[in-house]
Amino acid sequence: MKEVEINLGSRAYKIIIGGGELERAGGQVAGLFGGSKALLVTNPIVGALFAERVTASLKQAGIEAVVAEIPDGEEYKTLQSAEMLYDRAFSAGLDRHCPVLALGGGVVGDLAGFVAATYMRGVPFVQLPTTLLAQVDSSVGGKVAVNHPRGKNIIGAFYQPALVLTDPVTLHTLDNGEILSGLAEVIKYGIISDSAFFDWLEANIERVLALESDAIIHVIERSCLNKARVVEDDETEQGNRAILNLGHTVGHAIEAIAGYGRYRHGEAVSIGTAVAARLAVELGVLQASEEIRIKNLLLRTGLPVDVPKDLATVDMVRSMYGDKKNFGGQINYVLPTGIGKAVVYKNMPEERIKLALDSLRL
Ligand SMILES: NC(=O)c1ccc[n+]([C@@H]2O[C@H](COP(=O)([O-])OP(=O)(O)OC[C@H]3O[C@@H](n4cnc5c(N)ncnc54)[C@H](O)[C@@H]3O)[C@@H](O)[C@H]2O)c1
Ligand SMILES: O=C(O)C(=O)C[C@@H](O)[C@H](O)[C@H](O)COP(=O)(O)O
Ligand SMILES: [Zn+2]
Repeated sequence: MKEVEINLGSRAYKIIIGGGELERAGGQVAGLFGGSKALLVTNPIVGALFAERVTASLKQAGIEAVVAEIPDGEEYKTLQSAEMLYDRAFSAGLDRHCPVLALGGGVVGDLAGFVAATYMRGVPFVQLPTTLLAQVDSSVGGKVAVNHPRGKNIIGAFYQPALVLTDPVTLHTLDNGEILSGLAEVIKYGIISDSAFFDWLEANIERVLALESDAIIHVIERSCLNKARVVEDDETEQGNRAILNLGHTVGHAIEAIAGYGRYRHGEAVSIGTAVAARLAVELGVLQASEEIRIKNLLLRTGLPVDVPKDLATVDMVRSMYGDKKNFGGQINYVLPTGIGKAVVYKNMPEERIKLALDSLRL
């Protein structure tokens, strides 16, 4: 079992990583909050696989689980789904001491976290992430949100969980495409802040893809440590936290204009990372050899690096103007400046983005 601490003063919490954590959820939750009821948010796929072991553990600890399933898919990370969850919580008589538990991937985690942040002005929140992406990224750091048709995560909050229980055993039922999607965020940490981890990924990516237990646990722990250090310094993204957004300016534009659910989040981020590396070389802040290393690792992992032909450059750039990193109508852009280093480049000229997008068309 591994533990990563997120040091955020009164909002500090632990990420506990180990086989069997779902079965131990009841004891952990009871120890933190007391209370007799909890809202367990999941979806039909994850619920069928894992809800029973969580509800049984809660029951043993004297907590009744009120299970609420939202339909599966990014297209359900909406205010309408949140409203359904508020209804369920209210009808079940949940008060502001009853925790919300998110059992699933990033969609369930972001949505359940948004509900936890807003139901009765905030109730305790616990993440039980079951995808690689959620275990290495979305369950950590407190960004919770729902999508708007015109932009990803446009309606949201910063709301930290009180605990993250990560069971890597859950990854064995996950589709391979979802593993790759999570690896896009993993590679991101190597690029933005951890060159030794990037080197390790280059040497061990086959072991990771084969889900070798020690390699996967290393990936989860090292990713969480990297994210924790960035979030501790800048919890609400006033500055450097934005480096966690490498690849997301283009990634979010792809997700929004293709229609939520057509591209997995990590696939879109991978394409966005390739575009960011291209732009960085064009601007002279990244060496061409480093761009090649970044692209090669993404390709060896099995991730896409080409901009889809059917998504028009003009539509993508229009969507980027709605990005949350922007200021005063100007596009701020995360660029890698080496392996293990990144900056937020202010006021990126639109023409440069268009050229980079067009040079990476399929
Ligand atoms: N809050 C953050 O900091 C943050 C960070 C990164 C991504 N995100 C968000 O996370 C979302 C993407 O999350 P995701 O990649 O986990 O996608 P997801 O939640 O849609 O899960 C992917 C698929 O895997 C299924 N699934 C989940 N666990 C499973 C398991 N153990 N076995 C079998 N199937 C399982 C789900 O039902 C779904 O079909 C996006 O909305 C993205 O914006 C948020
Ligand atoms: O935690 C962060 O900060 C991130 O940027 C992590 C991203 O991987 C994640 O996709 C996040 O939800 C994007 O945030 P947004 O502010 O661009 O919506
Ligand atoms: Zn992301």
